Amino acid sequence: MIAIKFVKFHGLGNDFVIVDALEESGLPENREELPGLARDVCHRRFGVGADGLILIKKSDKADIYMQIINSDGSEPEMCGNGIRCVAKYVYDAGIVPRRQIRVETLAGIILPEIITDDHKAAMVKVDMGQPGLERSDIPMLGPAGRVVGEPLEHRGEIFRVTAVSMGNPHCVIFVDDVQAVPLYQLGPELEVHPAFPRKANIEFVQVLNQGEVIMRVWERGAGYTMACGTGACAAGVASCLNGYTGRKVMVHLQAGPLEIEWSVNNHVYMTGPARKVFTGDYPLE
Ligand SMILES: N[C@H](CCC[C@H](N)C(=O)O)C(=O)O
Repeated sequence: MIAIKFVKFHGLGNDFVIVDALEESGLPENREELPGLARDVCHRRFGVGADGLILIKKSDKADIYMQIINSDGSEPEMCGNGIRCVAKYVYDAGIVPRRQIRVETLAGIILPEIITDDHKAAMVKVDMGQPGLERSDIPMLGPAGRVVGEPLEHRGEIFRVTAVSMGNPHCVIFVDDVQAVPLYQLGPELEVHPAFPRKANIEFVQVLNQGEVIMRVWERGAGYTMACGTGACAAGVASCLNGYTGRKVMVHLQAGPLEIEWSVNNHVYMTGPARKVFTGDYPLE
């Protein structure tokens, strides 16, 4: 029986099955089979259970290539919580013998750095690159320019949205009380709003003060998750763009905060935890 060795990680409860595909891993040769494998592995009852499947592969441009597949089988450009977990994995495994790691992704070369580390958990700071703020960057339909507090009509209701790309599309909506948002109704509806030709991650954000916000998220291709790293970056950038906070924002999620800084060099830095949970073998029929 062929089995795939995996390591289970999470970043503030956003959890991933990570497969080291640098050597023989039992993964299907045919890339077309990966979406189905991701759906099976990520299934909370019939599989291991995760928000996404992450494959670590060879890169000729960086230390490694990170391929992320959402639990619905779709392949996004980037994953912030996931890249912190990948950094910890490759550092612990000695695959990359230094704390500054270069990771090739569909969103470009992303730079995580291990800040502190013990055998189960690490704090990782990631240079997430520059945010995309033009409609064409998101992508989002409508006239050229930025989307900052713009009206978006949905079922007769007008939402004021701010759109940010972190390689993947984010739609940030500021609310008075995140707990009062009907996330399981609005999330899936706005995820597939026609204004977003490649769908969107939907973040609801409540501003606490000039340096802190609370975020709840409905992720494209994964649905409700406890945290979203690229989403927290988008929330930090959007909070600053709207004048609600400065450039440094503590984004509070259910299991803890992510520190976001949209630096004056236009790069977004995200600092947060990566925790190893267990290892296992996933049998292929
Ligand atoms: N669902 C996201 C990818 C995972 C992002 C999230 N888990 C993160 O930590 O950034 C998308 O389709 O764009």
